Amino acid sequence: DTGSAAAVPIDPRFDIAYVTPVTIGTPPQTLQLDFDTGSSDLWVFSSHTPTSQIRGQEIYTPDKSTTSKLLDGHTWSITYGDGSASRGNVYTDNFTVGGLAVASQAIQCAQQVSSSFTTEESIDGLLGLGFSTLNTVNPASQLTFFDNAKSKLGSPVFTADLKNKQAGTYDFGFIDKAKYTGEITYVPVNPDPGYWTFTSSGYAVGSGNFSGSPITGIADTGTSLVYLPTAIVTAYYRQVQGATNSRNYGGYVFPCSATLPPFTFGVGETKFTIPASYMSYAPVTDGSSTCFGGLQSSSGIGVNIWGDVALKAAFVVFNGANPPTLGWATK
Ligand SMILES: CC[C@H](C)[C@H](NC(=O)[C@H](C)NC(=O)[C@@H](CCSC)NC[C@@H](N)Cc1ccccc1)C(=O)O
Repeated sequence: DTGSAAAVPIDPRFDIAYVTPVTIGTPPQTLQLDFDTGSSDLWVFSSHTPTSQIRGQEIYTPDKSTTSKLLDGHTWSITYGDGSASRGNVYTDNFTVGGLAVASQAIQCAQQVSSSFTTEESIDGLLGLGFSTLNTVNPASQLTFFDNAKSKLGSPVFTADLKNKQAGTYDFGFIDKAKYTGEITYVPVNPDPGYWTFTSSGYAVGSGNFSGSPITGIADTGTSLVYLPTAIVTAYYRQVQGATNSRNYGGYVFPCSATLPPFTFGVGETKFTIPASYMSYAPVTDGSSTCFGGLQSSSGIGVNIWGDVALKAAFVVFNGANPPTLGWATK
């Protein structure tokens, strides 16, 4: 089997996050989920979520599904790097993504979500595509959709073709040659503790020389920006007129009219260039002429993160074989 579904930016102006339609239950209930390779819980806004915490999101109602089953006594609770969090109970039900079906997928129903999820009305939940070891369900952790689907897939892979300010695609079970150019460069993945962790071969700022120092980090479709070591980030913003590291906004900002250099990162022998236009993320507040950078320091996180700003510049193969690898191609 295979599956293919759109990854749609939740805001037409800035690529904050992407959502993908999924169906849950019988008859099918359609929700838009944020596919997130940086976590491994599949959780949804639901009939168990307090209405005071719902603002326009679609919800999953297990009682309306003839195939839903309560996973008795199981609970979950997750926290994310940006401080957001959610928790709740667990059902299993039929689940499909782009025509690919899993019969009894663990669906984590939110009984509590933090405010940033409530205010993000375009995201009805998250679909974790990290390794199942990261799943937070207690007393028995649950498998991700990808792990449940793997045995049905021609090839144990999924690919991310995220795009700048337009819809891209997540494919499951096959690699679409029409989506990339040249060869795919595969690099090793360390699946411990559960992220798609790989090592980049270095970076360059604009037309500057390539610095071949290895950078270990995670490929995270659920994070908007790129977070790298401070030395790299300061080298980048030294090339941006008027850039400052703002305590007020929590990162590097600059005049939206500034000329930005592109940013190049290496994977093996291949080099990927993030265009300058991707390096300006969004105005700090609506209508402001001060913009927040797409590249920020990872010093506060402790992990380097290759988020959407970088992933949009490539076609990425998440190879779930044993051992797992990450494939990167230009497009
Ligand atoms: C503070 C929490 C730390 C980061 C850690 N949690 C994690 O690593 C979780 C699984 N992953 C995440 O917090 C990050 C990766 C952080 S690298 C340590 N990825 C998922 C995140 N972007 C999902 C998201 C999407 C939209 C809105 C908000 C959040 C933990 O539980 O210990």
